[in-house]
Amino acid sequence: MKLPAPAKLNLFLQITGRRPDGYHALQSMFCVLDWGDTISLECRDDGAIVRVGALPGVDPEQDLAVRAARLLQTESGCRLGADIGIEKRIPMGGGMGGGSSDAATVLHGLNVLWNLHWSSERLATLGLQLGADVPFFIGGTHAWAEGAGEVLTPVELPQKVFLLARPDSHADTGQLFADKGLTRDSEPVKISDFIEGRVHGNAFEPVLRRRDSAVERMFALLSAVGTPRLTGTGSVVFVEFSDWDSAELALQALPPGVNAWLAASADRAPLLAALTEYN
Ligand SMILES: C[C@@](CO)(OP(=O)(O)O)[C@H](O)COP(=O)(O)OP(=O)(O)OC[C@H]1O[C@@H](n2ccc(N)nc2=O)[C@H](O)[C@@H]1O
Ligand SMILES: Nc1ncnc2c1ncn2[C@@H]1O[C@H](COP(=O)(O)OP(=O)(O)O)[C@@H](O)[C@H]1O
Repeated sequence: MKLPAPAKLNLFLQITGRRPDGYHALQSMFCVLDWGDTISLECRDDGAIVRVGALPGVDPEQDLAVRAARLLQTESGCRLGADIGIEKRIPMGGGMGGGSSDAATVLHGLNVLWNLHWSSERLATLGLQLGADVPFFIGGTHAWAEGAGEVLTPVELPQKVFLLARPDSHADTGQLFADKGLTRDSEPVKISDFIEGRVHGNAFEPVLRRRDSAVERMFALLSAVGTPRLTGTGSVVFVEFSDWDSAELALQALPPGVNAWLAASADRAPLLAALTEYN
């Protein structure tokens, strides 16, 4: 079985408070991209969960894809195992949700391969144990997120093309949430405030630009072609375009050596569409 694990962008992100468990309450517009990792899954009769192939920097025991498979196996009592392959494209620690998306794709895929018939809601509840973004990737569509990111309202968004650029840095999500300069008391807004263009921005942007000179330099560089924004807790920076041609022109205008590429928003949920082939 070969399935997409799409990347995401946060088109808007603000923090409205802190919950008793220390997690932050946020509001964010999550956009699914038509681009990301590819996961291959093969059923094993011996019950072992094996990551096939190397993923530099991620020990198999720490890999969210492997942990997702183990969690589902334990919670479902399934005796089958799986070989898991990951074709990695999503930059790690970029705020594009790669690890969470890999985990969500494994949960959906093994649900089919192991004949478990779990609902998406049940997979999302399980996935939340692995990371705040996993329920969004289980849902598979663009969504407005609240709570710690797991209270989701699916939304339709106009098709866009994004120029994405990766500064030479790795943002630590936990450290950024702990930064004293982070604005944590924004007034809650409605989905319509975002859709109608009344709110924009990302609470982590000023924090990361101050902490990380490579991110600050990338903002300066991309300002020449549009309005750069940060996704998640960074460090990937993106500029939005309404069509592929203008995005391509902007990409060509960047100086050589910048780690930049293009990706479009998904017009339908890539993972859910691929799963229909196997159901
Ligand atoms: C803020 C977002 C927006 O997409 O950033 P990115 O990770 O994508 O950059 C995510 O929701 C992040 O989700 P994820 O990266 O899965 O975070 P987790 O592993 O669940 O949490 C890492 C750490 O961040 C802090 N954390 C995370 C989410 C949240 N709503 N409040 C928090 O305070 C906690 O200290 C937690 O221990
Ligand atoms: N399958 C995986 N893919 C990517 N990162 C993973 C994976 N499993 C565990 N990780 C760990 O999660 C960290 C965050 O990676 P990722 O999810 O790509 O970024 P972000 O949370 O910034 O969107 C990585 O630095 C890595 O140590």
